[in-house]
Amino acid sequence: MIVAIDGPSGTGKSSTSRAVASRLGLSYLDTGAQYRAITWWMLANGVDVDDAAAVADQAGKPAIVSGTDPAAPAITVDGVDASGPIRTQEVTAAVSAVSAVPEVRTRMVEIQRACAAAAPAGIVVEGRDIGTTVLPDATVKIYLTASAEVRAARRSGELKGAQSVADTQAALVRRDAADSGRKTSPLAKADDAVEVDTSELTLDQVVEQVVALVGEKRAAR
Ligand SMILES: Nc1ncnc2c1ncn2[C@@H]1O[C@H](COP(=O)(O)OP(=O)(O)OP(=O)(O)O)[C@@H](O)[C@H]1O
Ligand SMILES: Nc1ccn([C@H]2C[C@H](O)[C@@H](COP(=O)(O)O)O2)c(=O)n1
Repeated sequence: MIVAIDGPSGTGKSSTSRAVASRLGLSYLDTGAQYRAITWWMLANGVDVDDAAAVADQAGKPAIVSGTDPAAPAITVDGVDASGPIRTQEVTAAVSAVSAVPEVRTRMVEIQRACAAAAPAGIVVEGRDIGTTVLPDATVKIYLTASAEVRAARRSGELKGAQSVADTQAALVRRDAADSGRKTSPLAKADDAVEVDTSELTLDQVVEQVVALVGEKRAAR
């Protein structure tokens, strides 16, 4: 059972994926955390993240390991816990440039497919290109959306006023444009993905919809 959950920033991919994985006894993989981890490593090692050739040259160096327990998502870089540092504004501002580099994507996709293959009961994998590129044969594909206003309000709640809602919204929209506009496996809905607009739904309602879709697929097999 492979569940692919894609969509723009702040649509609820992580919250939904973790809850669905917990409910169904599946593993969970946050691929955005992996792109953040390699970005953090590039910044920490003085690599110019706007120089695609320099990023490509270093892409094979960091060892990135993701935990797949939905109750305790974990990520290490060269054996160091990176779960805090990958969430800084500095990393968020640089991650789209690093993740657009084809050599970075090749490396991450390899790690992601290995995680999925190793999951004992199946896995929920969230990202931007899971249904289109990483796991095109996923059993269930979901594409989450929500209005930019709703996403910015949700994110601002998390940031506790560190950034205005307008600035948060502008940053989300900028990141989505970069992620959708890159050449290599851009953010996109797979043709066979089910689109769920979460703007007017609670997290529980979204989780129920995804669990129901998985149940339908299981019953049909
Ligand atoms: N349906 C929902 N209703 C209300 N709030 C939600 C809903 N889904 C998620 N949230 C909240 O919105 C915020 C963003 O959710 P989450 O981190 O899951 O999104 P994401 O798509 O994984 O974001 P990113 O792509 O930036 O990692 C969180 O604070 C989360 O609690
Ligand atoms: N499959 C993926 C997952 C993520 N990215 C890039 C693009 C995002 O802006 C960034 C951070 O992801 P988030 O933590 O916000 O989910 O990582 C990607 O290119 N492909």
